[in-house]
Amino acid sequence: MVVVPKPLTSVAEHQATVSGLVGLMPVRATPIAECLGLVLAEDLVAPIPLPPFDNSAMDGYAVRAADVVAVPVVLPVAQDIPAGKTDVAPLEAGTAHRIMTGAPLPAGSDAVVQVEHTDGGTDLVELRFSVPAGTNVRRAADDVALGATVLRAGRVLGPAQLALAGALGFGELPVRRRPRVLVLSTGSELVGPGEPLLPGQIYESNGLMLAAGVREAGGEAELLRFVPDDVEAFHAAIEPHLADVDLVLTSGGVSAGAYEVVKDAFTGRGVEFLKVAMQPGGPQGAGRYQGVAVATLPGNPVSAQVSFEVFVRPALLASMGFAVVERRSARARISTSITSPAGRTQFRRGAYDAESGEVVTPVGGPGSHLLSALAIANCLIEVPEATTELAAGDLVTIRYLD
Ligand SMILES: Nc1nc2c(c(=O)[nH]1)N[C@H]1C(S)=C(S)[C@@H](COP(=O)(O)OP(=O)(O)OC[C@H]3O[C@@H](n4cnc5c(N)ncnc54)[C@H](O)[C@@H]3O)O[C@H]1N2
Ligand code: MOO
Repeated sequence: MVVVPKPLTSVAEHQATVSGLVGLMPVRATPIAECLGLVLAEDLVAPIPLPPFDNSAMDGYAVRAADVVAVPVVLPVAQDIPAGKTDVAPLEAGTAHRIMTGAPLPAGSDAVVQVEHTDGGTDLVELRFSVPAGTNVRRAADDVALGATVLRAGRVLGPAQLALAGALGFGELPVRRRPRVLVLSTGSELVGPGEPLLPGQIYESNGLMLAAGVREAGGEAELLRFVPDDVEAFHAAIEPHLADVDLVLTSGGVSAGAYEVVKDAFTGRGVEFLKVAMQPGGPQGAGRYQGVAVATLPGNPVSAQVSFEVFVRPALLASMGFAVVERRSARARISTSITSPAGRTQFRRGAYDAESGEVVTPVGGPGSHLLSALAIANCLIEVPEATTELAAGDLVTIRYLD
């Protein structure tokens, strides 16, 4: 019998598959303190102007500019106006009100003399400098007009955007919620920290890495690190979580071995297993199990992390409404020659320093078990499918990992 190998799936095609499976998260009115890093789902319209009222830009004395033309001049201090005072009496001609930064300007005043330009008096004050009308006054709405669109849908909410929304009085914001991801590790060889390492065993690391990657991308991760290598036990472990998650993300157990629990548990149940034209990260799986999106990543640690970067991270970001889902990239000159398998996009780990002449240096070899090289790399070097050799000095695309 002649076995005709299935053609490899392109990186772009599998990216589209995983993103399509995860889809878009629903929009929720979310407490503003929980919105950092999320994407605004609707335009934000100002329900009040900013500042909401005319107020003082300085600690000093609210006056009529016309009363301080000839200086020095002594005026009675008729009122004290700390910030937050809500019942401010109008200013009578020929008087001053002591006023603090941010406090409402009394009706009738049109300027503030800063305290340093006075004797600081509390009953009477000597004003030593004249001020034109408008001096040290922050006018209502000079920042934001009532009804203005201050942030557009699609804007990522950072500290400044949250401050603006908070200043406008919003308690909740419409954002797409964080995707919830169940991260699973399988493998009889895996043990936890603190346990003795018997011959043939290794400490579990992929689950930690992938859960951290999910959280770094803005998602929520639930981590099951030691799911048994047994189909029934695997189903029993994930069953209670399926109603609460948007994606089941596994690593390991998908290649050609005799004990491939992930493959066995999902085959014929909505998940397709395939080979993608990339290295590392060739063996992939994707589909829906009981209605929930599933992405199965290969078990070698570097393969799992590169697969996460290329397929899962963009899908999670897209699901939250990010317009830009790719990492920053740059062109760089590679410092040494490397080879790459024909017909596969190779992602090598690199150290890139833009300040030292835009040179990228491969760290570690191509082996997908080389976790220490991954841990010190700051980028992936992307070698296109058609390229099998690069000479020192050749231009390559790098994708930042931070
Ligand atoms: N005959 C073939 N063998 C392999 C092929 C192939 O095409 N034919 N593909 C190779 C490639 S490429 C990869 S990648 C791996 C993928 O294998 P699996 O996804 O089935 O992963 P495992 O066999 O379960 O594990 C691979 C490797 O990674 C370690 N591992 C797994 N999970 C964890 C974890 N949670 N923490 C730390 N390390 C983990 C595991 O111990 C193995 O060393 O298959 C190749 N083989
Ligand atoms: O594709 Mo495997 O993911 O090279 O190590």
